[in-house]
Amino acid sequence: MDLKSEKSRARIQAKARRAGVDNPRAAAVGLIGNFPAQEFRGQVIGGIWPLSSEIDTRPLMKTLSEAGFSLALPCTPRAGKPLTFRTWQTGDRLKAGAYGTREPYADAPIVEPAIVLVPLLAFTQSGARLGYGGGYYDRTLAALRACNPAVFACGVGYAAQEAASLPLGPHDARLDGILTEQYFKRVI
Ligand SMILES: Nc1nc2c(c(=O)[nH]1)N(C=O)[C@@H](CNc1ccc(C(=O)N[C@@H](CCC(=O)O)C(=O)O)cc1)CN2
Ligand SMILES: Nc1ncnc2c1ncn2[C@@H]1O[C@H](COP(=O)(O)OP(=O)(O)OP(=O)(O)O)[C@@H](O)[C@H]1O
Repeated sequence: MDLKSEKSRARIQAKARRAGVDNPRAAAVGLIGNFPAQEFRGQVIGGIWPLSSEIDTRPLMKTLSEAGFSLALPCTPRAGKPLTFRTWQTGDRLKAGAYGTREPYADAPIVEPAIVLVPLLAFTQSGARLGYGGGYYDRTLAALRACNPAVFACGVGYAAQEAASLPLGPHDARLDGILTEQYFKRVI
């Protein structure tokens, strides 16, 4: 099977696993306790405003914002271009973006996060990731890492989104860590 078909098949399996999660509210709170906030203090964190049945990252972002962390959220350009990040604090208004996303208004300054929370459909323990197929995070991490090789890509999802292996192409960006409702792990 070619890579595109293998990825489509893996996406269908991953969506089914994610939709079967029991207690999404408890999981959202679990992210707060597992996030290694002290290690990341002082760095801009690129956050996630969740879509559909993704794990709810809003309680984590509210907690970080109230604790004084600098946060940003992605703005989605047309297909084929990397995301840009604009500053955001809890309570700031958001506008509708592409694919049902919510994003900061254009008057919020653009920043380059050093820590990027990365949404995913599936991940492996070795840092492979499957997204929706837009290639947005692959392009964005490549662009950010070209300027700052120390950028830390932290995949965020339910522990149940782990896959034993995933089909990978040449552009697929690796995760440096994984945050779930059960653990935070650095990829070694
Ligand atoms: N929460 C979140 N924000 C994000 C992303 C993401 O995956 N999750 N993105 C990641 O690139 C970017 C937006 N790009 C996207 C590209 C495609 C689809 C997409 O195909 N969505 C499916 C819905 C899937 C579902 O129901 O879970 C669709 O529209 O069919 C979504 C976002 C930036 N912001
Ligand atoms: N850095 C890049 N430069 C050029 N093309 C890229 C780059 N990254 C990804 N692509 C292309 O984008 C398309 C979608 O990539 P892929 O299927 O890996 O998306 P994904 O990682 O699942 O989605 P996303 O990152 O948006 O969540 C592919 O055709 C891929 O070749």
